[in-house]
Amino acid sequence: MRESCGVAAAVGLQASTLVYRMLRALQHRGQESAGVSWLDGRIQTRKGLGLVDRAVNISELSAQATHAIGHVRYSTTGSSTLEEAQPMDDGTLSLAFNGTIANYMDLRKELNNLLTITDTEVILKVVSNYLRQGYSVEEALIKFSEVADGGYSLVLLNLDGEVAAFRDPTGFRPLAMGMVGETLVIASETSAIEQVGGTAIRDIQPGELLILSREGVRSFRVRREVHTCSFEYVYFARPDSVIDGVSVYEARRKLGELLAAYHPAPAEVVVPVPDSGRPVASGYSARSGIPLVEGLVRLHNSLRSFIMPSQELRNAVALDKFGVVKEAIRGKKVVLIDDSVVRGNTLRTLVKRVRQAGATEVHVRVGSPPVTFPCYMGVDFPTRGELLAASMDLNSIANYLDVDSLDYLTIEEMMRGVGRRDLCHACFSGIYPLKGFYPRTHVDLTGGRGECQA
Ligand SMILES: O=P(O)(O)OC[C@H]1O[C@H](OP(=O)(O)OP(=O)(O)O)[C@H](O)[C@@H]1O
Ligand SMILES: NC(=O)CC[C@H](N)C(=O)O
Ligand code: SF4
Ligand SMILES: [Mg+2]
Repeated sequence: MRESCGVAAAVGLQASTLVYRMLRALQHRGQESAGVSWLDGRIQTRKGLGLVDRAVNISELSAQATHAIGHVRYSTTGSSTLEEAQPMDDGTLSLAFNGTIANYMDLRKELNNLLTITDTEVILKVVSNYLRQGYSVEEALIKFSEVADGGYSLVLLNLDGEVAAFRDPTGFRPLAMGMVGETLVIASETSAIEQVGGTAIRDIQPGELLILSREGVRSFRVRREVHTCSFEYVYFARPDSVIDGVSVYEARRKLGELLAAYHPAPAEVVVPVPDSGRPVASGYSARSGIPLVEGLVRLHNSLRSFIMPSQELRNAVALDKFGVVKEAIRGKKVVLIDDSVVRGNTLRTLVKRVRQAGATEVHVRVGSPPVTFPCYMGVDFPTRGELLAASMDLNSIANYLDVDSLDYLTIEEMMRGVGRRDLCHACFSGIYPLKGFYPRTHVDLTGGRGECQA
């Protein structure tokens, strides 16, 4: 699956280099393209394909600019081209956006001269149309929130030296604010702020819009109904991030503890599937008393398989991503712990290799419920057809993965593990906290990329 993008912004000294460094710390949220925009009388944008280091040449960034925003992308709409990379800038505004606008195809019908098929360009046009009609940035963004459905955490830079940061009223995606010295910063995750030597001050609240300028910060609120993405806790976010006061690491540990308590496995060793499965496995081991062994090694230069833009690439990454420590596994009954199973690419590959390494039994326990429904709020499982659990029951999946036993957490257990009840669980339950009704129509948000059919 593909993860949610990452956004960052800074107002103050070294704004563009701080944004660049925060993007590197958010690389796990998007690995297709990256970019930085800053203000130096006009809006300048540098972006490219690939990881941050490759996409943006740090020596081209302005050392003087005091206003900057940036983005790492994994596409949920459109495709993986340079034109669709972010930030998207029209000369007066630059936008970096994490999420998906579920009704963007409808909004698109009202707009002219679009150059891409992304939801991002639709946001940019809608907001700049409101600005042209004389609305202020805050009014334009609040009006946008009234017509938009879906999940969005976004940052926006304008020519007046204002940076807006907006977390949608449902709070699907995280967004935090902090300080690095005297510079105000915004990032998708608290860990990115801390990574660059800053202090994460607080989450931007669901439905909260901040306008940052040299004069300080203004905050506006729109009516909210919170359903933060449970998948951020399960897989997406870094374990050293804290979202809405809940530590991602502690949530994953607890998911593992509940998995051990309610879904035990007759194993002699617990083997984490790196990377995101690791805290879950450590919780599982602690609760079950079964020792944890690092039987799988994740290659240092590997990418995240879920966030690759095609099935071919996802498979290739899953195949090349791991080494197997035979000495830790040989002759043992193994329980593999992963945070999630989406298409089954990772586990199908790994079960085979763990058996080849001499495991006598291979059990699998998963720190989330079966993913059975598409997401329209910023994570790329756009159609049911590609989701393993959408068409197979537990036994069929166990056969497909060739495991001795398989089990998942329930939705109730997942919410207990995270310690929040105000979570979105639509991809597990089919209950969508959206204004409109998209699921049954299986709208194709890939804009015809066509790799996955409902
Ligand atoms: O069932 P699948 O379709 O294979 O998808 C699920 C896998 O993808 C994710 O890992 P990913 O490789 O993206 O990143 P990670 O290294 O952070 O775990 C997730 O942690 C699972 O391991
Ligand atoms: N993962 C994301 O947040 C994607 C942002 C936006 N929908 C895009 O496709 O570029
Ligand atoms: S459907 Fe799943 S991935 Fe999408 S926002 Fe809800 S919990 Fe997150
Ligand atoms: Mg993984």
